[in-house]
Amino acid sequence: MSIQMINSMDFEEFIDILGNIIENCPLIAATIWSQRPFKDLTDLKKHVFDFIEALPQSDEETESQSSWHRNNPNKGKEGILRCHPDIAGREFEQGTLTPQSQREQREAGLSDLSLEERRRLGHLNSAYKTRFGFPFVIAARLSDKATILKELERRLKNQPAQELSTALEEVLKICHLRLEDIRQSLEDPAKL
Ligand SMILES: NC(=O)N[C@H]1NC(=O)NC1=O
Repeated sequence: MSIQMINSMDFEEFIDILGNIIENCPLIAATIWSQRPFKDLTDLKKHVFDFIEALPQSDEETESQSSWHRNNPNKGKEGILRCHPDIAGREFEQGTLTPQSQREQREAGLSDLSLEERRRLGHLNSAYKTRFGFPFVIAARLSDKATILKELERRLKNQPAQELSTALEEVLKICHLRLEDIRQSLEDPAKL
């Protein structure tokens, strides 16, 4: 059973396998490691969700708390979103994303953008970042390039508080899919 394998992992192995269940936020896996044993994957996910839920909305809110927070500008719910790469951004084109992210964006068909789609996505991505202060995040594997463009256009009109919560829901969907992959690879190592 994968949950028993996960519960018995030492810290290094846990980070090696689960460190990127939230994109570029190994701190979250590092924190929940000490909360083992997990009953099952749903329980593990709950620890991840509770960690994110307990964060303040933005970095700024933590300013008065401690110098540690001041020196770690990616803290806060918005900080989690800022750890995500742009959809179909330069890093994706250069193949320098995390393996999970590269695969998710490829599977959504983002390697096959026309010049016009690339231009539109670039324009909408920067408008979104200017409006909300973090990049547009969507669970790419549950989508395709046409839907991603439509969603980006639609969500750009959201109010900031509503958009923060929509974007975090997408982060949790990505986490769920990544954990499913890990479960499958632990049960069938050939899939690793
Ligand atoms: N910006 C953004 O949505 N990035 C991502 N989405 C996804 O499914 N994987 C990602 O890295």
